[in-house]
Amino acid sequence: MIAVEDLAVERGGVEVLADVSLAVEEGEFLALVGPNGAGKSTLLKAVGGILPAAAGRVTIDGRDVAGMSARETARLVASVPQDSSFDFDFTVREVVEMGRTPYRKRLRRNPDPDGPDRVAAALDRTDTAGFADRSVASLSGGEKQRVLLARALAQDAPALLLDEPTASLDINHQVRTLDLVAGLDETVVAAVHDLDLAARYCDRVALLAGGRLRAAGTPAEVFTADRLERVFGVGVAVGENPATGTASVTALSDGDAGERI
Ligand SMILES: Nc1ncnc2c1ncn2[C@@H]1O[C@H](COP(=O)(O)OP(=O)(O)OP(=O)(O)O)[C@@H](O)[C@H]1O
Repeated sequence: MIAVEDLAVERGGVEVLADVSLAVEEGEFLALVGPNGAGKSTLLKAVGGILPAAAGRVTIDGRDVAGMSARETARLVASVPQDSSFDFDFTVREVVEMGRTPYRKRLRRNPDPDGPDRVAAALDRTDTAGFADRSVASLSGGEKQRVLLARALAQDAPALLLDEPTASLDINHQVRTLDLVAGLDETVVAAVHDLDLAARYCDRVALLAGGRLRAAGTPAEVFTADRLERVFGVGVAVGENPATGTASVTALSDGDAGERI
């Protein structure tokens, strides 16, 4: 379980997140939504122990992330950042194997007996096994994103933090990835821009704007046209996707004459 209590985070000397309190239950899939610059990535980094809290605290399974070593944190939480570049020319398999680093003991003969199975399963589940021996540098943006998810899955941590996990994915891999993530036993927090996908796949959503939490609840509770218009500063129509039965959110441009539901 992830608990965020009265959290404030500063970046470049500016408070970019303030008074955020949020609890994510074990096994829950929570989406962080909100406009550009709202603080979604900042919150993910604070939960993952990458950015320190200026006030308040984050605990995972009751343990404060502030006091943990990198190795301890990596066993509790796996992060997929928004943009990753690789400085060296690793193969896909080598990158996924890096997810096992927190379990390797350097002086043991068989340092990580579960590693090969975990890596193979992660490659398989993310549809990346077919290019496991290729260099990551040669992959497309969406392929690379799936490899980073595979690395996080191989890490076998009870909590997963994903920053826009479907941003570069085609529609097939968007639903495959979210089907996979929604079916995980792990607790997942993901920054998601696509509100329709958030409504379809996530148990709850947390709406951030201006560094503050504006609403949290089920997608149906949070995604009201009034609230989304206020927060995003654009006309919004909220309807129901006829294929999935979940919320469908459309931003309206000045030229749209459509009825606001
Ligand atoms: N290193 C930094 N120094 C100063 N300000 C920063 C720094 N990094 C981020 N910020 C600011 O913090 C605020 C929150 O940024 P953050 O990246 O968390 O937003 P976000 O909700 O993830 O946005 P997006 O949807 O555009 O990815 C923004 O105003 C951003 O400009």
